[in-house]
Amino acid sequence: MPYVEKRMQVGLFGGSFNPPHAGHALVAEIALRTLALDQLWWIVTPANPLKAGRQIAPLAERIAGSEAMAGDPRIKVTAFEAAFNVRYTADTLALVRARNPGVDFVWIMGADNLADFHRWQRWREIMLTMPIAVIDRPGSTLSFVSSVMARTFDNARIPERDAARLARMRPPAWTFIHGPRSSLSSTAIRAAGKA
Ligand SMILES: Nc1ncnc2c1ncn2[C@@H]1O[C@H](COP(=O)(O)OP(=O)(O)OP(=O)(O)O)[C@@H](O)[C@H]1O
Ligand SMILES: O=C(O)c1ccc[n+]([C@@H]2O[C@H](COP(=O)([O-])O)[C@@H](O)[C@H]2O)c1
Repeated sequence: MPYVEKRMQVGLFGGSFNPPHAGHALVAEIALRTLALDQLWWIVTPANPLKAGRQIAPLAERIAGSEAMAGDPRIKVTAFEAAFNVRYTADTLALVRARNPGVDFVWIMGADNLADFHRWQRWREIMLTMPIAVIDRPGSTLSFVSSVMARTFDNARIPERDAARLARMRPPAWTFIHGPRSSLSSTAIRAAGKA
């Protein structure tokens, strides 16, 4: 796990990164700026529990690709979930919180994950553990009104203009961040590689 100091604002950006692409780098850049982060942990997951059974490149390859893609010294590429043998984000967040008291974390994900979020293991617990920033993504813009999470936690949604304070807010708290969008996806890159 990367080194952090108390009172830092740290974003947690988990993903399969199979492979990483410029859309991920854009999300990281938007998050660093709008959430006023001191660090962003780019967490390469062993495997998304909802994508079980799919072919995935080796972790070392996805880490190396992520390091090449992450162009800001505040971005720390890590794959600690594998070392700690955690698979579910609820467990990842509990672990991170327990090992880093006094640090303000925020979970970062693209809008496509907001649409599916209610299918994640113990998703309500995640909402009560850490603030969440959802970054707009082509095709999923309306998930901020239509998703189960957005409807269930409508009262916990804060205005985008307050995003810089999100990491210090008491959960549940989340926001939807608009900005420059990228239509890149790992699926499209994998498909192009096979063509
Ligand atoms: N173009 C994008 N715009 C906004 N968020 C993105 C974009 N691409 C990926 N993300 C977000 O980055 C995180 C990691 O995504 P992931 O590694 O699954 O990439 P992906 O392109 O969605 O992959 P796949 O096509 O294999 O599902 C997720 O939170 C996802 O929502
Ligand atoms: O915990 C879960 O049930 C869960 C279900 C789906 C996705 N996640 C996490 O969400 C992050 C984004 O996954 P992905 O595949 O969209 O890049 C990554 O850290 C996954 O481990 C977690």
